[in-house]
Amino acid sequence: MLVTGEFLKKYPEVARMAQSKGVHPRRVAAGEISKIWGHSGMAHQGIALRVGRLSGHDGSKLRVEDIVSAHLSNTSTVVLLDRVTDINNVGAIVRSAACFDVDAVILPEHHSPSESCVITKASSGAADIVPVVQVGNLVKTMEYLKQHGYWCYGMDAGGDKALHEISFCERRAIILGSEGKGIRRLTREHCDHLVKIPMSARIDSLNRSKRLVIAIDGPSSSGKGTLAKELANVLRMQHLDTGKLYRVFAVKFPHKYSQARSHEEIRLNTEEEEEMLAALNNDDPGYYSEHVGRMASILARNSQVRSALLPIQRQFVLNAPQGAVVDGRDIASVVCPDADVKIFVSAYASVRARRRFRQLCGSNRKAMYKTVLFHLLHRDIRDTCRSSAPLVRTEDAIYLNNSHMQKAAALRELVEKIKTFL
Ligand SMILES: Nc1ncnc2c1ncn2[C@@H]1O[C@H](COP(=O)(O)OP(=O)(O)O)[C@@H](O)[C@H]1O
Ligand SMILES: Nc1ccn([C@@H]2O[C@H](COP(=O)(O)OP(=O)(O)O)[C@@H](O)[C@H]2O)c(=O)n1
Repeated sequence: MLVTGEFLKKYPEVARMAQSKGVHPRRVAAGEISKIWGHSGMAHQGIALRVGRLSGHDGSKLRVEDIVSAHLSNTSTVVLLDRVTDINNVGAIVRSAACFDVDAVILPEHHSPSESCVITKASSGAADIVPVVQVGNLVKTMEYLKQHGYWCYGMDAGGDKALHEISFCERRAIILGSEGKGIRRLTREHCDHLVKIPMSARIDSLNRSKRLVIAIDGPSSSGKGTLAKELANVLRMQHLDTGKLYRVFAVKFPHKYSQARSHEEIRLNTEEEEEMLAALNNDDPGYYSEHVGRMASILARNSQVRSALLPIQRQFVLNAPQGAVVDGRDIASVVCPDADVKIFVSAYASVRARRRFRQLCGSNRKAMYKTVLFHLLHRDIRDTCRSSAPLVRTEDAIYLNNSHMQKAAALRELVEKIKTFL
């Protein structure tokens, strides 16, 4: 067992359990675990364990014939991937296949990631549940499947039937195409049906499994939270409002902040972290008050507070199966520096103050425009001038000044830009 120091610090009980079973964890740097995958971009959680073969995996290569003969008299679903090259996409498809009781995922030997620990990792272990079978020729495999009673359904944006109009036969092969090009011509010609998934008019090509991380930063009341929530909705991803996390911390753990002011390290145990994550779904208006916002903005200057909240944010992103839209101040620069898409949302201070003023009036809180503007400018100064993770616009971020845009127009513009990353 290889573990990183950070993992050991966070989960000492795992080391104790391993030792009680005669396994002695060896402490290594995170990079050493990355090397095992042979894939530098692969995220891991700081632990790797060498295991024997799972029962039922005898080491010989599975063949399509084995899958077909194991399901001769039953309903059967197999998924064929036509040159899906991104390992994370293959992993996500195998994971979904495990949820939908698929009998096998079949991919061509060439032009696909080879089955290895990388697929197992990318599928979060689902490759141990659903057999991944490699074949020499996909079209011949489709012909073989047809001879054994399977109907072939190709998923294609230009398909003649919508998914809900199809009544699937009991034995079916679902064919998914590659990331950019879709299903190849010959494969398409061998499908019995081409099926499309109708999309929302707002986004007409949703990549079925590409996991995306979208980082959105911007000053107070620029509209980043509104855009982040809408984007997550349109792209069916999870949304993390990191400002809310700072607000929750300010409400729940003010005593820890006093400790941090004397430069003591802040520790949050697993229960406290879970309490914070649960509060993210709590819409109690108390969290959104100006007073709590101000407290959050003051304690967010403290580097101990930021260090304590950083792993919670990163873990949230790691755990989001379809990826996440994360909004805040230091997302592109600190929390997710490797995000696939980085966005910086801004608007003039007077516009932002007017928006916040309207928001406060709408929620029946007493507000004066001048006071709102005053607090907002102070918040801008605290956010941009603090030494720890200040608000910055990174060079690779898409810039959107939405001062003169309605919410829907701003969203449409971002969706258009993001489409190029899908
Ligand atoms: N383009 C826009 N036009 C008008 N009002 C907006 C726009 N974008 C956001 N708002 C409103 O401004 C307020 C602050 O937006 P919010 O998304 O919470 O900002 P942030 O997350 O950047 O602090 C909300 O009441 C929101 O409905
Ligand atoms: N990633 C983040 C998110 C919020 N914050 C701070 O936390 C405060 C509350 O976040 P918010 O997004 O709810 O606040 P406002 O948009 O109301 O300013 C902000 O004023 C920031 O100072 C931060 O420092 N870093």
